[in-house]
Order: sequence, then structure tokens, then C-alpha cells
Amino acid sequence: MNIIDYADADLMALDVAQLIAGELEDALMSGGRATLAVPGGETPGAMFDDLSGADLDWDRVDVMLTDERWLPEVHVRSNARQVKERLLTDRAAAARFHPLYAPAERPDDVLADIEAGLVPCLPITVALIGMGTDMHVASLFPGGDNLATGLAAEAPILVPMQAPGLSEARVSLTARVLNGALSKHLMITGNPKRNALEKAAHMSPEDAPVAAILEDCTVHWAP
Ligand SMILES: O=C1O[C@H](COP(=O)(O)O)[C@@H](O)[C@H](O)[C@H]1O
Repeated sequence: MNIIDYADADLMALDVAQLIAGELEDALMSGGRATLAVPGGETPGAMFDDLSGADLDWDRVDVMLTDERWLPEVHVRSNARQVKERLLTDRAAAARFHPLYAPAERPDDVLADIEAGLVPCLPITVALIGMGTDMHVASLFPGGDNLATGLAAEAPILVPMQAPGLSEARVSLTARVLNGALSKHLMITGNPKRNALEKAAHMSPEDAPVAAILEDCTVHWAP
């Protein structure tokens, strides 16, 4: 595993933002568009703050989430809400955002439409992925009802996901789509996640979904 250790989370945020900006800039040099996939949760906020001011042709960048909680964007737990408030500001406000949520009772009702909107943005140029201490990545949860589909070689772009203990339904990019990214970064903080990651490296993706995305992935860790 390629793990970069940082002295603290602020330094990690700054470095990851610079790395991602550089990778997007390289991709944009060919004249086309680039796609950035980002996680929700607590970990990426500071990195979003740093990346939002990067001097890039943001109007040629598509931004999508790795996963979403099935909640309207006004909800405090909405991953889209955080992306809009902390990443798509400053220069990055010019990027094109592709939400994974649409107003419908269940993800299944609108998933095909959301997937159709993502097709032109694939493959992902840079995927930043988050992980929980339970070893879930994106919303590929251990014990999730659609985990097998989310890990399958022929998986669709998105899977709906329900898992024990979750307070709402989820939608997630599948491991196939995350692994199709030209560059993959996993960003985690704290010893419990570090220990979980090291354990996961010897486990099956069915038990530790993060194991499905570790190949060719750079891990960034701060205490
Ligand atoms: O629920 C989620 O959790 C993971 C990890 O979040 P964190 O708060 O521990 O950083 C996140 O990567 C995912 O996008 C999110 O929906």
C-alpha cells in the first residue's frame, strides 16, 4: 500500500488539494474536460476549502460525489450540501456539479436518469475517496443490501444501498467506476481508521469494501 503520512490534518488537506489541482490541470492540458469525484462526510471539508481557490479552468471540470445520502440538499447531512458550500465556491464555482440525489422517495425511482447524466463524465479523472472505521468506502457498506452488485466486475455506474445502522438510504458509485478513475486517492484521519485500513488489506471486499479500491490507490493519512 502506498501510504503518505502527514503531521496533521491541515497539512494533509493542503497537500491533497495541491496534488488534485495538479492532476486536474494536467488532464485539462489536452483541451477537453476533466472529472473530479469527491466524498462526503467530515474528512474532506478542509481539503475542499483549499482546492476551491485553485487556479484551474474550472468551467471544464465536472464534479460528482462518490456517494450520497438520500436526502434533499438542504439537509445538514447532504453530501451535496457540503460540496456546494465548501468546494464549489471561489474559483471552483465555475465547475459543473452532477448531484446523485433527485427528489424522489426512493433512489430506484430516478437512478437511471442520474446515471445517464454521469455517462459523459466517465471515466473519472481524479477520485478522492473516504472511508469509515467500518471499512466502507463511498456508500459501499459491509452488510449492505446491494454490496455484491456494487463490487461486481460488470456493475452499473450507481447502486442504491441500505445497510444496518444507516439513518437513510444511500446511492454509491460502484467499485468498477471508482477503479476506472485515472487517479485514486483515499484520505483518512485517526488511528482507528489507520488500523481498520491495515486490517482491510488482508480481508475480502465483501467484509471490508475498502479492499476493493486499494490497488493503485494513494492513501493519505493524518493523526
Ligand atoms: O457516510 C459517509 O462516510 C464516509 C466517511 O465519512 P467521514 O465522516 O468518516 O469522513 C464518506 O467517505 C462518505 O462519502 C459518506 O457518505
